[in-house]
Amino acid sequence: MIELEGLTKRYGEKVAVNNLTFTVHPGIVTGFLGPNGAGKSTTMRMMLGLDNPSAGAVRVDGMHYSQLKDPLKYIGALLDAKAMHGGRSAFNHLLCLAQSNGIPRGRVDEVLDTVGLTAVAKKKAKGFSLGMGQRLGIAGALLGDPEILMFDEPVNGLDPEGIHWIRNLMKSLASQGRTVFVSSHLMSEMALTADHLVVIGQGRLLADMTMSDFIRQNSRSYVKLRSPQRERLLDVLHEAGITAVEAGSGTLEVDGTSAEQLGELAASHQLVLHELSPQQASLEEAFMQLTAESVEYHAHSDHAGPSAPPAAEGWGDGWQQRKEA
Ligand SMILES: Nc1ncnc2c1ncn2[C@@H]1O[C@H](COP(=O)(O)OP(=O)(O)OP(=O)(O)O)[C@@H](O)[C@H]1O
Repeated sequence: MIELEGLTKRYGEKVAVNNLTFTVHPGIVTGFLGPNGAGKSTTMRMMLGLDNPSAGAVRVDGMHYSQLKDPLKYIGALLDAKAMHGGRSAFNHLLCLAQSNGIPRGRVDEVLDTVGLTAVAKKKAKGFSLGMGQRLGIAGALLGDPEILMFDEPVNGLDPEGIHWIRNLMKSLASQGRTVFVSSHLMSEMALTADHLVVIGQGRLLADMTMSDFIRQNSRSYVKLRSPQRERLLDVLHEAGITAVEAGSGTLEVDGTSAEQLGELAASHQLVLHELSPQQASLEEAFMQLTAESVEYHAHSDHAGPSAPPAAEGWGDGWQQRKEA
C-alpha cells in the first residue's frame, strides 16, 4: 500500500499540496481526481521520490522511496509518457530500465507483448504516436512486475480500443491483488474503472471514499414519477407527507423517498404509474458539484451573457435552485 501523511509541497508562496493524508489500498483501482492545478502530478511526483515534500511523508510498503532496493520491483509508474530517450528503440529503452533495476532481459519481450508493441520494438521511440508512447510508458511501469502501479492520465492519446485495453489492464492488475492508483480527467472512463476515489482541490483532500458513496454524497438523487392519475397521485403523496416537485411534461420528482416506497404507496391506492425511476447523477456531475469552489482555471464562453456562470459552476447553481424548489 501507499501511505501519505501530512504531505505538503510549497513553491514559494504557492501551496501546491496541502497536508494530504490518505492511504491507497491493494486489490482495488483508486482514482485520483482534481481540477487542473489541484496538485495531482505534484503529489504523484512526491510519491515516487521525484520531488521532496516541504512537510509530511510518503511510505511505499512502509518505506520511503529512496529506501527501496530496485524500486521498479516495488512500484511502477507512468507519469509523463514523453519523458524518455527518443533516440533509443522501444526495446533498448526498456532494456536500459531493466538492467539498472536488476530485472531479467526476458521481461522486456514480455511487457512489449503485453502492451502490443512487439512489432515496433526496434523502432525509435521519437517516431512513436502519442498512443504508442503511452503504451511504452505503461510497459516501463509493468517491467519490474511491481505490486504497486501509478498512472498519471494513462488514457491520454489512446484510441477507443486502447482506452478499453488500459481499463481492463488496470482492473486485472487490481484483481491480482496489486495497488493501482490512477489519475484522469476523463470522468466517464474513471466511473468505469475506479472502485475508490481520492479527490483533491487546491492541494487539499476533498474526498476519500468508494465511487458509489462519492456519487451519493455529492449529487442529488431522486425518483421520477409519471402517472395518468397525476392529480390523485399528488394528493396521495401530500397526505403521506411527501413533497413532489413538478418537472414539466407531467413528470414529478421526489427527494428522500425510495422508488420501492413510492411504488407501494401508489399500488395501495390503486394508482397507475407510467414511470417510477430512481435517478442518480453521473460521476462528472458529482465531481463538478464537489469541486466547483476549488476550480482555479475557469473557461468563459464568448457567447454566454455577462450573467452566465462559468461552465464548471453552472451545474452547481442549477442544482441548488432545483434543490430549493
Ligand atoms: N515547479 C513548480 N514551480 C512552481 N509551481 C508549481 C511547480 N509545479 C507545480 N506548480 C504549481 O502547483 C500547482 C499544482 O500543480 P500540479 O501540476 O501538481 O496540478 P495537477 O493537479 O497535476 O494539474 P493538471 O490536472 O492540470 O495536470 C499548480 O498551481 C502549479 O502551477
